[in-house]
Amino acid sequence: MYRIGLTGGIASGKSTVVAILKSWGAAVIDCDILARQAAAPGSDGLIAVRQAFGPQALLADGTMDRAYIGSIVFQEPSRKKELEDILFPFIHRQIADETRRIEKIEKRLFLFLDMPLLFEVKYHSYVDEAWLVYVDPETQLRRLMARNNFTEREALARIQAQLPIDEKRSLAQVIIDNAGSLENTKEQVRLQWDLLMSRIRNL
Ligand SMILES: CC(C)(COP(=O)(O)OP(=O)(O)OC[C@H]1O[C@@H](n2cnc3c(N)ncnc32)[C@H](O)[C@@H]1O)[C@@H](O)C(=O)NCCC(=O)NCCS
Ligand SMILES: Nc1ncnc2c1ncn2[C@@H]1O[C@H](COP(=O)(O)OP(=O)(O)OP(=O)(O)O)[C@@H](O)[C@H]1O
Repeated sequence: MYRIGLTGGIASGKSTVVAILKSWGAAVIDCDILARQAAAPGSDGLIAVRQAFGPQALLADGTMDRAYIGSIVFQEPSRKKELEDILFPFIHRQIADETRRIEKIEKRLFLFLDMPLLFEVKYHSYVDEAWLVYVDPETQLRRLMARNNFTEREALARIQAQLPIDEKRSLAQVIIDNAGSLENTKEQVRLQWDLLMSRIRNL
C-alpha cells in the first residue's frame, strides 16, 4: 500500500485538505485524533499526564485540560518533550495498527497519514512521499489567532514549537499552497490527486 504523509505547520490547513481528500473517498489516519485517544479519560496516557503535570492537568469531568497543558508545553520545550514521551508510544502503535487494518482489511491501495509532526519525528521515512500544506508565515499567524482566539504571543509560541514552515518546504515532494481561496486549494489538491493516481497506477 502506497503511503502519503500529509503535513504542514499549525493552522496551515491540513484539516481543510483532509476534508477534500475524504470527500473523494481517501483513507486518512489523523494523528491529532490518535493523540486525543492517547489521553482519553481513564487511559494510561492520561494517568501518566496527571502524574507528570499534577491535578490541574484534569478538568472536573475527568478529561485532560488541553488549554492548561498547552499553556505549559508550548512555553517550555522540556515539558513538551515530557508530554510527547508519554503519548507518542501509543500514537506510534495506533499508526501501525491502523495502517495494517487499512491495508489488510479495507484492502486500500493508498493511505494518507495526516501528521503535523511528520518531519519533526522523522516519519517521512515511513511514507512514500510527503505533501505539505503551506501558508506563508503571516497568513499562518493570522489564521491561528482567529481560529483559536489566541493572542499573538500564544500563537507564536505554538508556531515556534514546530520546525519552521519554510524548512518543511524543502522536505516535501508536493506542496499545496493554501494561502489563497478554498476553491484555489481544491484545484491544487485535484491536480495532485490526479498525478498521484497515475504514479500509483505505474507502480
Ligand atoms: C498540547 C495539547 C494538549 C494541546 O491541545 P489543543 O487541543 O490545544 O491542540 P490540538 O491537539 O488540537 O493540536 C493542534 C495543533 O497543535 C500542534 N501540536 C500538537 N502537539 C504538538 C507538539 N507536541 N509539538 C508541536 N506542535 C504540536 C499541531 O499542529 C496540531 O495540529 C495537544 O496538542 C497534545 O496533546 N499534544 C501532544 C501530542 C502530539 O504531539 N500530537 C501531535 C500529533 S503527532
Ligand atoms: N484557504 C483558506 N482560506 C481561508 N481560511 C482558511 C483556508 N484554509 C483554512 N482556513 C482556516 O484556517 C484555519 C486553519 O485551518 P485548519 O484547521 O484546516 O488547519 P490545520 O492545519 O488542520 O490546523 P492544526 O494544525 O491546528 O490541526 C481554520 O480556521 C480554517 O477555517
